[in-house]
Amino acid sequence: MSTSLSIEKQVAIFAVRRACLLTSSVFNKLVKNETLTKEDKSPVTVGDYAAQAVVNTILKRAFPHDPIVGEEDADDLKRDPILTKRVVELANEALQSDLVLGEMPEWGIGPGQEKSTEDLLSAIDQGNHLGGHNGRFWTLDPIDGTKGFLRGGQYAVCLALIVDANVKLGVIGCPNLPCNPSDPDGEKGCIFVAVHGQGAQQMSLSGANPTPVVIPEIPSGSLNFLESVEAAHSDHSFNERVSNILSISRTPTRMDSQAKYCCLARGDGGVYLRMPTKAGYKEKIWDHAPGTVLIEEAGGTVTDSRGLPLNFGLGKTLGENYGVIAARRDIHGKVLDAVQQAKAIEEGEIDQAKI
Ligand SMILES: Nc1ncnc2c1ncn2[C@@H]1O[C@H](COP(=O)(O)O)[C@@H](O)[C@H]1OP(=O)(O)O
Ligand SMILES: [Mg+2]
Ligand SMILES: [Mg+2]
Ligand SMILES: [Mg+2]
Repeated sequence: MSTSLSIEKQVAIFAVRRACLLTSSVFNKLVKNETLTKEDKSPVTVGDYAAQAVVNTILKRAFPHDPIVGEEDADDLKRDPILTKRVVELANEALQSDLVLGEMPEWGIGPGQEKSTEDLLSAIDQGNHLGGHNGRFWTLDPIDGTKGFLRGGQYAVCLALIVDANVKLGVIGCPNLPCNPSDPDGEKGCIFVAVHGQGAQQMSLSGANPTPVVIPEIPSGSLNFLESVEAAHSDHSFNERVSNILSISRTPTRMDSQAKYCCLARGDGGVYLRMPTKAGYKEKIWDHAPGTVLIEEAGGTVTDSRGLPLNFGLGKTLGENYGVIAARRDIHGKVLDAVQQAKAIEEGEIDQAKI
């Protein structure tokens, strides 16, 4: 591993880019029976499986010794020969498209690199690492925000490299996100990249125009919350209470996926707040690792509601769920205080009338 992670960064960008092109093209062709429902009732589409097959194929060729913690496995898919055939078609199409400058055929990509069904199912299952505190591994969410993807909204292809529980590199591809927030109808599709200690960048899906990303100062009157569309994923009424404590009057921006972290990183919204809606759900490392390094490198802080950093060394999950708060470094403390005050009110420790 080079200390600058320049090779890892390039490979991760190319892998995420190919997966983004795949998911954008599959969306337009997706038909209803190309989606399965997982045991936890969440949806998974041929796009999720094919994107995981593509990214894992590239990672395993470029870094054969690196384990991968991926969201999906191929168990349900293997029981459905029609969906399997579709995933193989989609993954091969994405892997075999022409090489762009910097891509290497040794990564298993480019014309003529057709993979068998067995190769691709096994590539999906190579995301079976369990994570943990020691060593180096990748974590992948091939489509983060599958519900957003299905409704034509925001979703993201998310990849991170974790070394000894620290997130060293994060790449988030957002095929539906406008490149320029002040031109929402303009070009869509951008990739956000952050390397620990080296800053953050945004570039177009083609890799063009890489520009540094730094969270701008936002006057407190103009702050707003970035929150999930799904009311089951984060507690909207809690966010409203925190907004009131902070005298935030702007309505929250609701958006699926880690695109929220990307918007926060470029100042397109001021606070990411995700508090659990019910006991029992544990946040997954692939849902927060790329977003965390992006925010930290763009000048922000990410903690749970106790003010502690997220722990990426516990396995596939972040452990007991204390929520997630992300904001620019200088306002994070203020938001954390407001969250703790709102929690205390909720728990009945403070009489609301006294504050
Ligand atoms: N009860 C829940 N609480 C928090 N996050 C959840 C919950 N159920 C699913 N998720 C995850 O939230 C992520 C999307 O978040 P957002 O609401 O910010 O778009 C998905 O990765 C989804 O996981 P999954 O992929 O397993 O469905
Ligand atoms: Mg996800
Ligand atoms: Mg997913
Ligand atoms: Mg999912």
